[in-house]
Parts: sequence; C-alpha cells; structure tokens
Amino acid sequence: MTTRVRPSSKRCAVIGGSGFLGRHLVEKLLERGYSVAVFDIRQSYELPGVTFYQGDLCDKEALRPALKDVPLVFHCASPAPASDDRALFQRVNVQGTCTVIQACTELGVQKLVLTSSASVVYEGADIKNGTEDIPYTAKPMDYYTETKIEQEKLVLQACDKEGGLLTVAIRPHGIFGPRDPQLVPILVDTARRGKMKFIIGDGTNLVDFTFVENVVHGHILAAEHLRPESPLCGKPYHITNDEPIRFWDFMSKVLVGLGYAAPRYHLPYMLVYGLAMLLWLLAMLLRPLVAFKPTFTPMRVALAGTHHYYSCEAAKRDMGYKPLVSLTEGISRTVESYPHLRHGAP
Ligand SMILES: NC(=O)C1=CN([C@@H]2O[C@H](COP(=O)(O)OP(=O)(O)OC[C@H]3O[C@@H](n4cnc5c(N)ncnc54)[C@H](OP(=O)(O)O)[C@@H]3O)[C@@H](O)[C@H]2O)C=CC1
Ligand SMILES: CC(C)=CCC[C@@H](C)[C@H]1CC[C@H]2C3=C(CC[C@]12C)[C@@]1(C)CCC(=O)C[C@@H]1CC3
Repeated sequence: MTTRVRPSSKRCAVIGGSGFLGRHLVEKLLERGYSVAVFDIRQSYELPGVTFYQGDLCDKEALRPALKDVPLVFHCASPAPASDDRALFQRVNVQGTCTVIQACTELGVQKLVLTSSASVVYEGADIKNGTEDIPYTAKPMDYYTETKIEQEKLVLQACDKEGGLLTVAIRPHGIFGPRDPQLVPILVDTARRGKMKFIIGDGTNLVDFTFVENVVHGHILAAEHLRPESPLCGKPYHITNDEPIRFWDFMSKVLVGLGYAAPRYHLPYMLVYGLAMLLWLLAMLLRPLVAFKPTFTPMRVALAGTHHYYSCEAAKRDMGYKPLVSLTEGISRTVESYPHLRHGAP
C-alpha cells in the first residue's frame, strides 16, 4: 500500500517567485512561517526556507517536483507587458496556465491563487470605481491584456468546490515598490531622455497605483479565506491602495522625489493618442526591415490620459482586505529604494 504524504498547510509554491511581485510574496510568506517552493524560468536570489526549481511553466514535467505535496499554489508568472510577442504571451499565459491547472489537479493541490490584472476590463475608455462585474473587454489593447483575460477565465472555470481544486484570481493595478523593474525605471528613463516635460490631457485623470506589499497582503488573504463554502471560489477580486490619485501627480511625486523636474506643459490627449497610433502602425509596417519599440504606445498613452480606478469593496467584504501601506508611505519607501536612479547618480 502506498501512503500519500499529507501536504503541510504551511507549505506553498510560488510560480514566478523570482519576479518583482513574486519575490515580495515569497518574503512575506516566509515571515508568516510558510516554507516555499519557487518555480521560475530564472533564479534571482537565495533565501533560507525557499527551495528553488528552475524551468518553464509550460513544461509539466519540470513543474511537477515544485508542486508535489504542496496544498497551495500562487501563479504570478507572465512575460513582461512591454513585450509585443503575441506567440510568447499565448504560449505562457494561456497554454502554460492550462499546464499549471493540469499539474495542480493531478497532484492534488487544494488551492490555486492567480495574479490576474484589473486591465482585463480596460479598453482605453474611462473606468471610475470599476467593480468586478464589468465584462471582460472585447477590444483588448495589447496581447498582454488579451492573454490575461484568457488566463483568468481558465483559472476561474477550473474551480471545483466538490473536493477538487479551489481557485481565485487577484486583480491588482499599477503595482509599484522597491525592486519594480517597470514603472520607476521607465519613468526615469523617459525623464533622462528629456521626454517627461508634458502632461497628456488636462492632468485630472484618476488612477490606482498599488504598493506591492498591499498586493501581497491581498494574495495571502485570498489564499487563507479560500474554502469550498466561501464566496471567493471561482471569483476575481480587485486589490488596490483604495486611494485613486491623479496619474500625473503620482508621476510628479516619484520624479521630484528622485530629483527630476515634474512635467508642466499640457498636450491634447487626442493628438498624442493619434500620434501613438501612427507610430505603432509605422513600427508594424517597418518590422521586417527595422525593429524599433516606441515609448509612446497607444496603450501607454491611454493609461496616462484616462481614468482607471477600481473598487476593492468585494475584497474588503469577503476577505477583510484593507491596504496596509498608504500611498504616501509607499511612494517614499519606493523613492528611497532607488538611489542609483536619482538625478545625477553615476
Ligand atoms: N506589475 C504590475 O503593475 C502588474 C502585474 N500584474 C501581474 O502580476 C504578475 C507578476 O508581475 P511582475 O512581478 O510585475 O512581473 P515580473 O516580470 O517581475 O515577474 C514574472 C516572473 O515570471 C517569470 N516567467 C516568465 N515566463 C515564465 C515561464 N514561461 N516559466 C516560468 N517563469 C516565467 C519571469 O521571468 P523573466 O523575467 O525572465 O521573464 C519573472 O521572474 C504577472 O502575472 C502580471 O501580469 C498585474 C497587474 C499589474
Ligand atoms: C496605473 C498603471 C496600470 C501603471 C502600469 C505601469 C506602466 C503602464 C506605466 C508606468 C510608467 C508609465 C509611463 C507612461 C505610460 C504608462 C507607464 C509605462 C508614459 C510613457 C506615458 C506618456 C508619457 O508622457 C511618458 C510616460 C512615462 C511613464
């Protein structure tokens, strides 16, 4: 007779645990007494309490050892949104997520928490205090969003309350914090190239930026409240700082905090959006001859010039979520963590 090891409830796996959010999640889980298996295509650190498994999540055989005897799996791996490689997004976010679900089911994992994105409902028009019942956009603005929608559907549909895998999706928005490879580095790079002088539109559009530790808190609460009888089963939840801020005020606070000038001059939104569309078409047409990646993509211009903030009332109600770190504190901790990106730093 074979005896199956009963997975310890303080064991979990983090797929994408080498990334920005993943590593913060791993650190908090360790603090809370979990032992963690990290599965990622690259290893970026070593920590006591973490077992590292390197591999591609599309490869079930590579995944299996990381998920064996683990009751709880967090899936926060994805190619970076800045990539415009449709085949890669399709392979990793869609096929790879099917593989993750299959592996979890075959290995008897009890809970799967997916990091989705609030952008699954965003199509370039204003969203004010959006709730989770807004339908998925039928017109995703990039391949990243297109495949995040498919990924979220797959995970939520896999939820089986009758003794099978339980699933939930967390939808963060505008994650920022120490070690973020995207937001602050893109902003500083744009400023260093002298392109952060302009505000797109009238500058009053409100947006959610969410400090990474609040996103981590939302993930852990979701995992701990996910039970067959709980309302979380098969549902998506927005996790934000619950403090929408003007996009350009946020950018200015970070820039000024790092010693750069805040943008001052206004440009009409439709003009910049039109130019970004033209540039994008040009990039497509010239792709066989020259590869260039415009900074001002239509998606980015839309994000910079429209309202997009979301309600996190459902997370408060169903899992007792409350942001732990305010926007002001989050911005100052973030700015302090980037001495090498300060104005004048070598
Ligand atoms: N950052 C944000 O503002 C937001 C992020 N999200 C979601 O949060 C999650 C985490 O994002 P973030 O931490 O910013 O991203 P990161 O790119 O920092 O982390 C993702 C990690 O997954 C790894 N990875 C990519 N492809 C594979 C693969 N095929 N197999 C195994 N590992 C892989 C990446 O490796 P490598 O770096 O080598 O590609 C990286 O280590 C993502 O799902 C993202 O969609 C949602 C909303 C907002
Ligand atoms: C709220 C949210 C979803 C943020 C996600 C992160 C990125 C999409 C942004 C981080 C830095 C932003 C940025 C721009 C667009 C959106 C970001 C890339 C601009 C390119 C918008 C146009 C400009 O004038 C320069 C901006 C630099 C920073």
